[in-house]
Amino acid sequence: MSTFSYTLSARDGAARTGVISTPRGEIRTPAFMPVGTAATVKAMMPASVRETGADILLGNTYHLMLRPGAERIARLGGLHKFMDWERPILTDSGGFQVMSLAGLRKLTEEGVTFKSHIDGSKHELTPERSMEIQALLGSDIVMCFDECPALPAERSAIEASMKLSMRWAQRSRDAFGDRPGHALFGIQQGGLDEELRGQSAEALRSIGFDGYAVGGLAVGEGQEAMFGALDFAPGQLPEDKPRYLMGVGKPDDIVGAVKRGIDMMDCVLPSRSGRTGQVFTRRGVVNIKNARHMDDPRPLDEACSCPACRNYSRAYLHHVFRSQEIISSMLLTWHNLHYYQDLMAEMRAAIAIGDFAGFEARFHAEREKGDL
Ligand SMILES: Nc1ccc2nc(N)nc(O)c2c1
Ligand SMILES: [Zn+2]
Repeated sequence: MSTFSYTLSARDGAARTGVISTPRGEIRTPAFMPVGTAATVKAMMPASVRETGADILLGNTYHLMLRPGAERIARLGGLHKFMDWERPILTDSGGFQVMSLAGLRKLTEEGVTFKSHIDGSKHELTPERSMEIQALLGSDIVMCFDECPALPAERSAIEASMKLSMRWAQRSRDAFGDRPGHALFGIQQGGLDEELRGQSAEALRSIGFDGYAVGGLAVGEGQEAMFGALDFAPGQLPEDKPRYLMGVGKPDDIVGAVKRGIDMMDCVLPSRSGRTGQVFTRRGVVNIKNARHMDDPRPLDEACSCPACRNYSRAYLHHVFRSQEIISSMLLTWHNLHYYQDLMAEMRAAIAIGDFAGFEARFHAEREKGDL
């Protein structure tokens, strides 16, 4: 049984590139993880997700515990078999989704009780139950059960929340046990405060994890504040382990995060936007529902090799979006995920040859050209 390990292969300033080895395959970093919340990356077959270049995808404890249920998925052979994705899966631990989705929540030292947003049934999540659910799913990278405070908040509230999350991180570590080939990632909290985030990083380091996430960001603080926190937060975390920024982001957020030392990211944006007609290209966002595309014979992005750009015109994509045809979500999601993976591949290659600055200049220059 091979183990879980991270090899850092090159640096360029704070940016890094490397490989995470897992029993289910390798993850090239910097990596973007498509979100497969309900055991599917919406509108995509798993083989298509792989074709976009994804090495790993994300699942959600919160959604899967409510429907179809973690024990049911375990009885059916685990999440990989259930959704026909045999490569690595990272699962979020549920606390964040409870706070953003569930009703009637009650937070105590023990954990969180809440009512399902699906059918109103009552549930409880604790660090121990979250670890049990993620083990039942068969997750390769398990996230600690944490509490993510809504911003803005008083420093005292952020401090109290961070300290609760650190006690939950210890309980998560204790409950995770020893599972060779499976990883447990700690989650740094502390809002935008450098001292609190430093305390959180030290608490996590003393517990010891296989990787470290920067949590508590992408919660409405805006890009400038997020980059401000990323100017110090990744560097507070152990150098020899992967650093994962949760819930990010737009293409320029991702470039800025990699520049500041982030190795992994996940976001619903490319897949969700694929369903709402927002298309990411090298020159910025194209709203395909705009009438100006109605007669446009050009592909979305001349430089893209995805099926939407190889085989279809903007006019066709405009038509099927307007007609609410299912193929619209398929093609636009595929393109967006393909574009995100191309971006990651370009950054990995640029860091490997010490040209991240050149990549970054080209990335921003392209977006200035307009003519979307
Ligand atoms: N922006 C986000 C997104 C997901 C998160 N998940 C967890 N467990 N914790 C956080 O702080 C998150 C923040
Ligand atoms: Zn494309």
